[in-house]
Amino acid sequence: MDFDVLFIGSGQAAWNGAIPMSQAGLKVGVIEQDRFGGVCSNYGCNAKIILDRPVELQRQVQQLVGRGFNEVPALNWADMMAHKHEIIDSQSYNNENKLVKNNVTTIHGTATIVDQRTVTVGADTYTTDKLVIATGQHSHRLDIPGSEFLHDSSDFLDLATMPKHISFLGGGFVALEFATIANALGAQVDIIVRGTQVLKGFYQPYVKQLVADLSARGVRFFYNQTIAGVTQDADGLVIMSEKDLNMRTDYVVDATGRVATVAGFGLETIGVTTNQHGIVVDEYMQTNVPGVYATGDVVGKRQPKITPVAAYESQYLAKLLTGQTSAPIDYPVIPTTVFTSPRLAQVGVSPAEMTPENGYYQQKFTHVTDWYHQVGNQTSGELTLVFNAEHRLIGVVDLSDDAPDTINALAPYIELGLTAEQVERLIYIFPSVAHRAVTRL
Ligand SMILES: Cc1cc2nc3c(=O)[nH]c(=O)nc-3n(C[C@H](O)[C@H](O)[C@H](O)COP(=O)(O)OP(=O)(O)OC[C@H]3O[C@@H](n4cnc5c(N)ncnc54)[C@H](O)[C@@H]3O)c2cc1C
Ligand SMILES: NC(=O)c1ccc[n+]([C@@H]2O[C@H](COP(=O)([O-])OP(=O)(O)OC[C@H]3O[C@@H](n4cnc5c(N)ncnc54)[C@H](O)[C@@H]3O)[C@@H](O)[C@H]2O)c1
Repeated sequence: MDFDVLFIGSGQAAWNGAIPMSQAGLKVGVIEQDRFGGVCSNYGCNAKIILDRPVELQRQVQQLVGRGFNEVPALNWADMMAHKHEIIDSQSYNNENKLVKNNVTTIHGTATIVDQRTVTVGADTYTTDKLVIATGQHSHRLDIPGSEFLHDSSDFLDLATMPKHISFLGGGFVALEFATIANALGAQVDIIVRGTQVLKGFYQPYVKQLVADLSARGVRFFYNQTIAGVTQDADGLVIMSEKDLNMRTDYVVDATGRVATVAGFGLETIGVTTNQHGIVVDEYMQTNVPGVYATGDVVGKRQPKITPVAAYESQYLAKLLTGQTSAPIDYPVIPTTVFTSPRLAQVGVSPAEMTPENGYYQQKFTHVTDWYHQVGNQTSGELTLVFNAEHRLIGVVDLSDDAPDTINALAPYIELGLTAEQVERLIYIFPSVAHRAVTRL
């Protein structure tokens, strides 16, 4: 055998496991057809957060005009994009180098599975004892007339100039985060959704506040619009819905989700079972084909398709395949955030899940009157804590500039179920987001 473990894909779902496996003495290979490090590193989280940073800061300065700042600094997209390239362009090399330094064999090209122990890349054939499918997801593309005029998240994250008018189809993470960025850069922004809600997985009363905030800044929301097609003429693009929408725009981002990359590289040949969300795995991340595993975004489970989950699954697999555990995977509570301004973040049980039967109760705090949020003159936002009948914290949702830090501070209380004695042992820096968050308990 060439390898003990061979990964197809080099993203978070691969390298987080590949490195510890190799460090434990296994012969490990990673095949990548694009840039090493996958979507998060090259086309997702990292690029997005670099472009978002000036937007986030501008918003914070805006809130302090007349309270220390005289004016709001203008954003310069060309410089922001240059900064993105400065950081991201070397990521693929760095990611591959990290694998190489840890004795992981890196292979460039598209993998094709021949059988459950054999993979080809071009003219080369590799054999392996265990195969891990970590091929992630790719952008969904609406099947409509004019789909050739649609762009995806990677295109947006590489825009040389910000269009004057930009329209997002879909109301999920990508649409709301990128709309926030484009709006701050002065574009006219539309969010066009099929249903009646955006950010469906998030606590809707807070989503409504977020939508009101974006609307007040000029973002237009169009609901109940199923897109019929997009046409192009000399003046630009026109989006038409099956109902009454007929909108002229300059740039359209199809943000209608991402689909698991499961086709065209031999999964069918070996009979791996998939569902509508991706590859079906058991509680050991193994597919129905013995010795073939899957991790990360490509997995057909309900867990959020985000980087920390991909990393967690990959690290679990490393422990399993190096004999450090024989237990099934056990997911902790998983926080999620949408990086809008303000941020919306949540973890654990949502206030929407409270019923008289389960005895859950909530405590709400408005940030508008809270001294800590007044430091930055945050003009909106709320925090809700959810407790169970035994007064244990089981859920948090926060809408504020600091929401991810609030959630990071409180998630351990939910996951570890800390006792009063343990909590008393913890001292947090004062003043800080974490300190403010835990004093709410
Ligand atoms: C715009 C955007 C923003 C995001 N922002 C965040 C965020 O802020 N926070 C967060 O937690 N998550 C975020 N995510 C999600 C995060 O990027 C993913 O959850 C994460 O990248 C999943 O890692 P993965 O390793 O499972 O898959 P990927 O990173 O998609 O890696 C899969 C790799 O497999 C390769 N591949 C596929 N098929 C083959 C083949 N046959 N042969 C060889 N190679 C192959 C692909 O080229 C790819 O590099 C974002 C995603 C997007 C699109
Ligand atoms: N902050 C983060 O953690 C972050 C940021 C960006 C992306 N991501 C990851 O990337 C994934 C993709 O993000 P996304 O925003 O593209 O997807 P999403 O699943 O969050 O949202 C997709 C949107 O498109 C709509 N939609 C789906 N099919 C449609 C159709 N046929 N016609 C019209 N509308 C349709 C959905 O109702 C939803 O509003 C996310 O699920 C998440 O896993 C995470």
